[in-house]
Amino acid sequence: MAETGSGQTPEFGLDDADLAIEPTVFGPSAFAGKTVLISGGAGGIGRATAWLMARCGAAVVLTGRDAAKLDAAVATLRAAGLDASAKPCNVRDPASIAALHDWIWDEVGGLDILVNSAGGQFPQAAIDFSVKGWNAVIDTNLNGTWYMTQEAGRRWRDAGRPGSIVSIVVVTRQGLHGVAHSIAARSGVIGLTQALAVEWAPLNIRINCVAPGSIETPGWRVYDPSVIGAYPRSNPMMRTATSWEVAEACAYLSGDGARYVTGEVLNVAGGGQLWGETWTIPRPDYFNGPGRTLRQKDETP
Ligand SMILES: CCC/C=C/C(=O)SCCNC(=O)CCNC(=O)[C@H](O)C(C)(C)COP(=O)([O-])OP(=O)([O-])OC[C@H]1O[C@@H](n2cnc3c(N)ncnc32)[C@H](O)[C@@H]1OP(=O)([O-])[O-]
Ligand SMILES: NC(=O)C1=CN([C@@H]2O[C@H](COP(=O)(O)OP(=O)(O)OC[C@H]3O[C@@H](n4cnc5c(N)ncnc54)[C@H](OP(=O)(O)O)[C@@H]3O)[C@@H](O)[C@H]2O)C=CC1
Repeated sequence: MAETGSGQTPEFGLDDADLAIEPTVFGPSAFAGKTVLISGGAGGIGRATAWLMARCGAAVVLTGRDAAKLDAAVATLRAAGLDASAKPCNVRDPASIAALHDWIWDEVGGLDILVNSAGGQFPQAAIDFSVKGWNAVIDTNLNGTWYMTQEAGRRWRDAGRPGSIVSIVVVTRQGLHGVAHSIAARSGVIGLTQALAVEWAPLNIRINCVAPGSIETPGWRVYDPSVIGAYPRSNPMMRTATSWEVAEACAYLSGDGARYVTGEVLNVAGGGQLWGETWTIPRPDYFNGPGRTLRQKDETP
């Protein structure tokens, strides 16, 4: 594996050298003339989405909190001849989002697509969540996604331009355990997306979600190796996936191929939304037991 734009080989997932050559179903001008803003753009899924859309002709704008990480990612994209730029922003901070959009509309020439990939959580049994920890996850994933979405929507409305938004969430209804704060936040994003799909249809703004399953990215650093080892068995395809496989879903939903699609959640989870389980904390012994028949129901498990 080659060096990444950050100058390091990631512990998990594809690096920039991989992303430069991964094959794609999209043509080289599928996003020509489009400007795409990607939050979390120097992270795993965001970075793959940036490479894919830039390779398909887009001008990509990356954002995130870490300026050095963003600059390094942009340098690698530009070295491959692609149109990339970056400006740091904290999605929890509406003022920094407004400044980012001022810059995009004044200096870059406007926006066509927003991909909300900034996000994350820490694994912990919900009963132990601190107020600060809960608020950090809700603020990043629910409030941050909303602030970014609202700012993009207002700018498109004011400019009389159409827009398209894809928000990365998680599979909320089956089998992802130990991140209840994130399930709550992402369920909020899904509800928001469905509400906005209707409210913003008159503005010619489409909005959808992508729900990834087990995707190998640097974000996995917060999980213990003992739980990561089980991730290939978290879905009926019995494998983990790459950030590129999520990027292609983002490209489909945000692009013209999905022009009649809004308010949807596309699971990119190998069927994990139907079968399998993903523990981000050690699986409690309770679930390793044999269970009880009706005859045994009064016995302790
Ligand atoms: C396949 C599996 C599914 C994968 C899904 C993915 O999404 S993978 C990829 C996704 N990528 C990621 O998930 C990226 C990695 N995740 C993160 O960066 C953070 O979880 C974040 C999203 C909350 C950022 O919040 P932040 O910038 O504010 O960071 P901060 O460090 O300052 O924490 C604030 C507070 O949260 C609390 N707290 C934090 N950690 C723990 C813990 N381990 N234990 C307990 N509590 C914890 C604590 O209260 C802390 O404050 P304190 O007590 O220290 O004063
Ligand atoms: N990988 C997986 O298996 C799965 C991932 N997901 C979700 O996909 C999304 C992308 O995750 P992934 O690429 O794997 O993880 P990464 O941790 O690699 O990327 C997340 C990026 O979000 C940015 N970010 C975090 N907080 C903020 C903030 N407050 N403001 C701006 N940027 C922020 C970080 O950049 P910086 O530190 O520079 O701010 C980071 O680069 C996340 O929402 C994640 O939860 C969902 C299901 C599975």
